Amino acid sequence: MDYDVAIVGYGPTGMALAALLGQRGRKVIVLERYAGLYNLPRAAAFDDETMRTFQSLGIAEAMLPGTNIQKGYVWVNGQDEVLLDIEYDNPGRCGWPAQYMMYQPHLEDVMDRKVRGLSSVTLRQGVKVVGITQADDSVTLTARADDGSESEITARWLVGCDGGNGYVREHLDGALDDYGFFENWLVCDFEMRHAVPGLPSFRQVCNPAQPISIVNIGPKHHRFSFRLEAGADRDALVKPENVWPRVAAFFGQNDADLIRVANYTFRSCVVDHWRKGRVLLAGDAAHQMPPFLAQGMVSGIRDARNLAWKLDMVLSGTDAALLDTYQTEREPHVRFIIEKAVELGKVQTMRDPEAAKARDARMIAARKANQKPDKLRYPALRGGLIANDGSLFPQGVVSSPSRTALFDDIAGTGWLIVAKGEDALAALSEADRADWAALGGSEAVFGLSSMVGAGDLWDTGGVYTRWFDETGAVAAIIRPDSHIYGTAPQAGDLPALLNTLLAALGRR
Ligand SMILES: O=C(O)/C=C/c1cccc(O)c1
Repeated sequence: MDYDVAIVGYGPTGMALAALLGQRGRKVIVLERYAGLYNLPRAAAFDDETMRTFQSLGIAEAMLPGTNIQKGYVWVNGQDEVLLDIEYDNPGRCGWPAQYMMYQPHLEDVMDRKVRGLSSVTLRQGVKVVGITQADDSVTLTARADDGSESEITARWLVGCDGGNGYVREHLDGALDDYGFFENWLVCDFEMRHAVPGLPSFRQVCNPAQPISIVNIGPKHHRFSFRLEAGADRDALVKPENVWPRVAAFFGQNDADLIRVANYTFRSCVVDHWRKGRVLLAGDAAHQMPPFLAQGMVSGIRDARNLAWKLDMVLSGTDAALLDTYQTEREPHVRFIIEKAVELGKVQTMRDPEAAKARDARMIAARKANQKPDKLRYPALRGGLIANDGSLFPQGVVSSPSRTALFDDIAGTGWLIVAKGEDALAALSEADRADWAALGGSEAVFGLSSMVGAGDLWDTGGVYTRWFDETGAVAAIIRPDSHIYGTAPQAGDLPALLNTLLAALGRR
């Protein structure tokens, strides 16, 4: 066997998966058909959950020079009246600002450096996968190099992160559930020569005559996207001389360089099966969504985070059925986001002037009445390897005897029991503790309501006092991807919760 895992595709999903597996010491090969990194922006933003994944890889700080914190989310109408103005949380649930606007080549550079620094990961760029055959205990890929030479690579598992038109999705031959939301947009990216006064960092211009999205994409770049009519002359529209007049109200050629113009069709679809035998799909290979919530890239990184520890456990001997929990957990989450993004996109890009007028009147009246829109919360994971919770365990600032830092940096990101005082662990037997240790589990014990039996962790930022109060739990089991497997309302409930987990993992 050459490798534990072969990854096809070296975009953000493939990079994240390679880094997460490589960090666990897994022998990984990544095959990418392009010879170098793409080097042009595609995604515009990422969220605090993604930053937490970068934190687990030790690359969160390195991302910052390519980002700007996004303070809010704003819609205006054709008359520049504000329809919607939402402030993003800072910090968000994962301990970082809720949204970062980013320059994707910077993000990919940082991830690429991380991957190249991992001795168990091999990266082969400029090779195309042209064959996949599965056996009972392995999968063999045929890779064709630029010079036409072919080689065979054998791995225990293969993950296709090669996008919506990639070879691996085609090989799996799944049916596509298409939401039927196709839109054509002209996406224009600029490198700014200097700061331009009055240039909004973020605006969705809901003008029925011409919907526009204005998005800062990192410290030196800006994106303008224009919704196109069905019969638009695409060849003419992408010509720079036709792009500049579109942004003339904001800046001109002395202020910025046009670095990319793409005619892009937003798609919204989900593949029906994400695993066939030893082959899995992740990122755009499994699902595609329009950009209205900026969740496309981050959904792929969520896939990688969900899959990495499961592959790691299966490679260590856990039953491969664990990998079926991947789609069970991720698909409803992704569908929720796709459906929200489509719904939002339809309202934002209304073309009927009368319907748009009614929308504006409704939204302006709501603002005047001080009715704030509900903050969008993504759903907890359900089914799969979840007992009774599935939401993301929050991250805040905590203190140990030796330092004050974000929770994951102190408690780690393996299997974890979080407890409100030592008493919450009192019902665990010696056998429970031994089986938990054999799983690689550890404990984080707070002293919140009592100093008697307090652990060595203090809730410096106040996040966990609130969390224990709100959930009514005294303990919780947290998975390696920071999702809550389950909570125990009483100390006496913890052994049963642990038993359910260990049984599900075939350890009891
Ligand atoms: O490109 C778009 O249309 C939207 C991007 C977007 C949406 C929400 C938050 C962001 O930071 C970017």
